[in-house]
Amino acid sequence: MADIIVKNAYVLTMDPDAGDLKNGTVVIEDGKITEIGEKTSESADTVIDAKHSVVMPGLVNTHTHAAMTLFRGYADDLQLADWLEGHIWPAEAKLTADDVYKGSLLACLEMIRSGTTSFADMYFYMDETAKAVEASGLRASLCHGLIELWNEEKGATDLKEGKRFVRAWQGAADGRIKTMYGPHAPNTCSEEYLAKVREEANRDGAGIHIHLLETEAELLAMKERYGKCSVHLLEDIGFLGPDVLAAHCVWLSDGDIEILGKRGVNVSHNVISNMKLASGIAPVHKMLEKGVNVSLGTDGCASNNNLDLFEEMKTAALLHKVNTFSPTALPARQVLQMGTVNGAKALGTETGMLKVGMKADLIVVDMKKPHLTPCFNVPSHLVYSAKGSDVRTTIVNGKVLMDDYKVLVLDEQKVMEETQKAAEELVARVNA
Ligand SMILES: CSC[C@H]1O[C@@H](n2cnc3c(O)ncnc32)[C@H](O)[C@@H]1O
Ligand SMILES: [Zn+2]
Repeated sequence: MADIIVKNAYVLTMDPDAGDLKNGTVVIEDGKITEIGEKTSESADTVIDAKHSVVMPGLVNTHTHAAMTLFRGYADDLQLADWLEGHIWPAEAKLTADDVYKGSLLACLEMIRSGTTSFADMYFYMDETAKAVEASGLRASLCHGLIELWNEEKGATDLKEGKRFVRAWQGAADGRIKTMYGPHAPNTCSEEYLAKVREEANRDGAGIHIHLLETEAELLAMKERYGKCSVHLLEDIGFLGPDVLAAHCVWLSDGDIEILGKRGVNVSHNVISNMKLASGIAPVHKMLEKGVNVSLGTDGCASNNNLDLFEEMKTAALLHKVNTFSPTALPARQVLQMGTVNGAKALGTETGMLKVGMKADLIVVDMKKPHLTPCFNVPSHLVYSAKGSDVRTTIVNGKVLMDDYKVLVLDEQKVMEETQKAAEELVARVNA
């Protein structure tokens, strides 16, 4: 007997070797997909009737700072340097571990509701984010953020904590948690420090998550300091590889794109954050042309201001069409691939596709809505018309986290009330 059967669904597999099923069934056992077909002879403990719905792989958010839900709407309409150094960092200096737990739990709740089944996160007090992931049932790749700022003592303390975190949580929560190293950016960490982080990551077999060429200011600062841009610096110290997840990558030259492609670096495109902070437009079409694995991220809620990857997919598709004057740029299926398959590749998880043997991370999207009627083309609807709030069921590792719009794993009211209170108290401490 299987654990879960999802039946009567449009099955969007995202598997390049298999097509979609207009009316199909997905069978789940022991956390994995065991069968996909038109019908099944299996029976199951839980049967989900997905009539008028699409079942698809869960979305993968490859760059966020979950606890920053606490700063949703806190410092809007500012340039990155002013936003970060003038507002966010002073507020983060007053954060407590408990704040990070509450902010992260709220983020998990928002992600479950909007169809994200795994995410990559870099922040402080990461034990708390890991505990929130454990409690919520989501999957995540987590790292403690390392901001050396040319202060040797701070760098060493951060790296020690980063290493402790990597070793403490690798494979935790039934394998749903992976750990990485998280040097903040090439303009906030020295060349020597970045080389040291690379060494430690090699020693632990862990990947590296870093912000990379997000702003023109970073590019200019790097050229002035080193006479070369961030990508060339990282290439020269042997930092780049397929275990690197680079967020943003807005200010890339064609030569940088060649290097990222050659080294198999994974790029998280955070289109809404880049637009809101006016950082620029990442050359996504060029990266895809050169075979770079580009996925999607929201960044934190202080620069987005939500964690809805459906919004991210639509915005990415639209921005790159207008930017290239080509309505055929980033078509719906390619954007869906960035949100699922490419994200899973970036995090190194056996997810992102509905395929027998893959981990059962999937979502059911309700298509019986006014804004989704009529429906001629399911992938187009998912990218251009659907919203995170159309997700009715979320399953991770074969466990139902939300069933027909009811979140089963968290007390939703309590999470919202407690985070609201924590955020108010935090802001009061900042303003005191
Ligand atoms: C080292 S922990 C993460 C650190 O990064 C800050 N942050 C959030 N969003 C961005 C962004 O878009 N660019 C650079 N840094 C960002 C966050 O506030 C933490 O301090
Ligand atoms: Zn970020």
